[in-house]
Amino acid sequence: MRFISTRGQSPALGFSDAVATGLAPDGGLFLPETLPSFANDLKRFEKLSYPELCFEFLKVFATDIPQETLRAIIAKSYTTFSHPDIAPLKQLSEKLHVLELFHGPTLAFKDFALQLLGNLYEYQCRTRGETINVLGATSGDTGSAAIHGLLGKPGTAIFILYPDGRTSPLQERQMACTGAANVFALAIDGTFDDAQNALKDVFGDQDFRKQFRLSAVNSINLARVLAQCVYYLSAFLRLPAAQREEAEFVVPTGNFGNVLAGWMLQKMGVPIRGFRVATNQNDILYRLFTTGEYAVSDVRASLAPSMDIQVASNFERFLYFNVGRDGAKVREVMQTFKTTGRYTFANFDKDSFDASRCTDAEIPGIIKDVYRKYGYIADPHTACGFKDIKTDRPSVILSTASPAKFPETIIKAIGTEPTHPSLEVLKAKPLVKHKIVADPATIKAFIREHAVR
Ligand SMILES: Cc1ncc(COP(=O)(O)O)c(C=O)c1O
Ligand SMILES: N[C@@H](CCOP(=O)(O)O)C(=O)O
Repeated sequence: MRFISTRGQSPALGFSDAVATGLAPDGGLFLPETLPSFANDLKRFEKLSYPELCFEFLKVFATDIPQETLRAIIAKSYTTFSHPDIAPLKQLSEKLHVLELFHGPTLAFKDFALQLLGNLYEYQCRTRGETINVLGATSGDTGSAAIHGLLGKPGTAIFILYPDGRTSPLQERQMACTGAANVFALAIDGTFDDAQNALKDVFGDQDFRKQFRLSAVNSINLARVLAQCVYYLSAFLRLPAAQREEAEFVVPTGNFGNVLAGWMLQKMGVPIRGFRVATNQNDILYRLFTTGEYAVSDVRASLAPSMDIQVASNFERFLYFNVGRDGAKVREVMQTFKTTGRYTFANFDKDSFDASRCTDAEIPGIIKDVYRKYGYIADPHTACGFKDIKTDRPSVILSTASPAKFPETIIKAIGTEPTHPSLEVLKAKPLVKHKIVADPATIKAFIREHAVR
């Protein structure tokens, strides 16, 4: 299968090249040239284990990787998960389900794609005899998951930009206490949006990119989105048959990568009823889906820090489908948005989407309520999904992180400290971070000095 850019000005690439490239050279995001349909495969998929399901799904896209190699890469990627179901679906009441996505090594949903991406990079380094330098931006979870996907992988170095003081302390420790020589935690003054902007500028320098074989671990990388489709498919197949086509998937949302994966799966013939985009107080996507206006405002630090994002990268992929797959129109909208900070949409696929927003004032109360009603501890991001939950129709709330990553908020809400052994170990380790200005020239200079060659 070939992959094309949303901006229509880069040549189509095969899977491995699109993954290695990350952001398309024209600044767009890669998407499959055509979306396959899985509508007739669902019965066959029902009995598969998570890794087998992932293989059956990804083999349709990763056609340039020998199938047995792909199968082995996938199997290896999910051995690091601590739950036998990998993505367990827990039923809290007759119609309310939670899809737990935090049983990977860094206790957040990012592990699903980033364990796999780390192993894909390793495979590429080995087969192409090349090194790879990875650059990412994080509001907390992508950074740690990407680092743990690449930890100890020869031929790789990883540079992660994050907003200093705006992640949870344990998220920072997951990035900055690895002791690994190929890991660089780069703390910037500013927000996640500042980090993501600087990152896109660095990727915009084609010569630099080529020279250092720079690749992306954020959900601008198409492998991230495709790997994330699989847990929607798994949850859909595990729902009681009578609820499957009725259930709404409720997705705590920031950069729009998670919910986009579910929506793309729906476009590939899996009859998911719809999605709720659940934002925190950084509510640009809530405003978009309720008013049609996409208008940026300031990023405000919140109790759900990984969702402290305004400009959502993956919105561009959604846009592409909504403007008739017209790269010129995507360029026009993105340019208008870049220069004015807003764009008003006349029409787009609002039918599949509902939206909710949850303020900091509400999060502790929701955690307390959910605990009282269901005995379930939701992390602050997942708590945003529990806002406005409808009990008259089936819902699947995506639980995107372990509460143990955010003990301060959980203690405040229910008086209990959630812990996890992997996080306890980190508390005694030395923290190594590099303070850096979030401007492209400084970041490039840092990479030049520390890159693997
Ligand atoms: C715990 C958690 N929940 C939700 C999100 C939002 O996901 P997305 O950015 O894919 O919308 C993130 C970060 O992306 C996260 O780390
Ligand atoms: N919430 C994310 C922000 C980056 O999103 P990504 O899905 O594009 O990597 C984080 O935790 O870093």
